[in-house]
Amino acid sequence: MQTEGLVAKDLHVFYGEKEAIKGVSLAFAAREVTALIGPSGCGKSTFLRSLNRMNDTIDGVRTSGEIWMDGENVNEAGVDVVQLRQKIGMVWQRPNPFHKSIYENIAFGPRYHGVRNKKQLDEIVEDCLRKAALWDETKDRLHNSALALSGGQQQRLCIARSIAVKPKVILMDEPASALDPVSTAKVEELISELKQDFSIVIVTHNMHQAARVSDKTAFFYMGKVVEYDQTDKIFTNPSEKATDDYISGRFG
Ligand SMILES: Nc1ncnc2c1ncn2[C@@H]1O[C@H](COP(=O)(O)OP(=O)(O)OP(=O)(O)O)[C@@H](O)[C@H]1O
Repeated sequence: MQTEGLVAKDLHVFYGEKEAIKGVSLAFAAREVTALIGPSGCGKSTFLRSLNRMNDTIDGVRTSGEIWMDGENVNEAGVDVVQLRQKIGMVWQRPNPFHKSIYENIAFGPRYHGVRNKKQLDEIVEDCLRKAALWDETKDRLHNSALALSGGQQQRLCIARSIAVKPKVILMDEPASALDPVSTAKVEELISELKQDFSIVIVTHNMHQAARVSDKTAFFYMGKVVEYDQTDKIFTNPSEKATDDYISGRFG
């Protein structure tokens, strides 16, 4: 299996005695969207959070196996998790903008990583807001609070914030599940645009969404990947009965 890009090899994750991820190996290519689907509690979010070590913040979590990001095993001691999360960004289910202005939400990351020049920061803010299809709606109120934006706008701002530090991969945990249908469509459109520059891994319960936005799909069940394939194949002609049952709504 490759070690370029983002790759998980035989990953196991335990919460205390409970094994939530039972030996998952998956690789995520650049400029591709991978959907992680499966019934509630099968380990999708646990797996996603492992990829940039967000599980480190949960008490009692133990991980074994390897996760490679551009040739570095991110599970090794001594890995700088701030640098890691710069390479592998995250967008959560509920929009969580900082309690700061729209401008500062985007500028915070680049400034933290050393960009001090105001003109450069201005350019980054504009570029990221344009990429997140939010520039026209916000250009006249960049210094207003991000919390005054609608939920859908806040989520696009969080996506803009995640790309401001130039990640290679963006992890998204049900990024549209708290949004109305119009905002959901905008986020889906955005995902299709962003995949030209990034690798995207998205957890979703919405089968239509997985089918619309992703190139590859992994079906998780009870901590394992039961089937991984081209999204078209998974949704039209899955190899495994469990996958077929799940996508046809027979369980989950
Ligand atoms: N912080 C935690 N402490 C203990 N157990 C946990 C924790 N988080 C998740 N689990 C358990 O790990 C298993 C996988 O949970 P996880 O949230 O990863 O599944 P999921 O597929 O993302 O579920 P959902 O679709 O409902 O979000 C479940 O049995 C869950 O109860």
